[in-house]
Amino acid sequence: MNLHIIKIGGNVIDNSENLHRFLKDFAALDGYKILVHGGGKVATQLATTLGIESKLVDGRRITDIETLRVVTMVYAGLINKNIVAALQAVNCNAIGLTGADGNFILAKKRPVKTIDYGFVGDIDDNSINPGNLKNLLDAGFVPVFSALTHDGAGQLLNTNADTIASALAVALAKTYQTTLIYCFEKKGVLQDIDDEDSLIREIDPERYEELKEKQIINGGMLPKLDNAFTAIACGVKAVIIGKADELGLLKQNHSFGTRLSTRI
Ligand SMILES: Nc1ncnc2c1ncn2[C@@H]1O[C@H](COP(=O)(O)OP(=O)(O)OP(=O)(O)O)[C@@H](O)[C@H]1O
Repeated sequence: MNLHIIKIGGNVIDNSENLHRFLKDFAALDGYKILVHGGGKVATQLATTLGIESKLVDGRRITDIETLRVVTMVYAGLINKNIVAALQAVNCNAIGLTGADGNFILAKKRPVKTIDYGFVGDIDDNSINPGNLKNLLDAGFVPVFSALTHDGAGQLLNTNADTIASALAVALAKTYQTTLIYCFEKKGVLQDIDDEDSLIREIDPERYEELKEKQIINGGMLPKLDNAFTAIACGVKAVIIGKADELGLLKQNHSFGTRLSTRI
């Protein structure tokens, strides 16, 4: 059985028209599917309104207890429930979850080294508890995960959504023909970040090294590709990085986004 695990980036969530178009295409995909989302920008906006300063180091949010309250409200509440309601409106039986629900994703609070990230969770090979997740999929539900996990001792943890998506894909690849898709606002990995016509259709590890060296890819794209190559090495059938707006191409069997391959 095919399983699509799709992560949507913050810029997609921010644009209501794009989000709804994406959700319609997501709902139309055949087979089992899981959606993963973050929502950093909305969290920053709410934090500002509440007079809480947002601190980011290398794109990662420092999550003190007040910030954890904000991301819980925004990720697991506002964004997750709006996505679930929008999916229900297009006949997709979505169920909104954090990693704490059903004990699906256990994480460890990141240890303090040079930086104290606060209530940030790291996931490892044993974090995903796939048993009940399979039951949920078999029962016809479409899980929608926000970027929150728990430590098993009562503590919620803010956890990177890209990493959650790849960990879910790896854990479920043993059971399903799993495709992991990172959807964001661009057509995929671009040779020139300002030119949507410069899409790179396929990247193997050798090309990845070259693109890093030439600084053609940087920022958030680097951990995304690291996660993607890990997923492929661990048995995930395919990883695609593409534009949320174009997800419909996949259903029509058209070429979509950048595909990662292990071919050298
Ligand atoms: N060569 C490249 N092609 C496309 N995007 C690139 C490239 N190099 C760097 N990027 C950056 O990577 C970003 C996408 O990754 P990033 O994780 O930051 O965002 P996201 O997937 O929208 O996730 P989130 O909002 O959850 O953090 C793009 O917005 C773009 O600025």
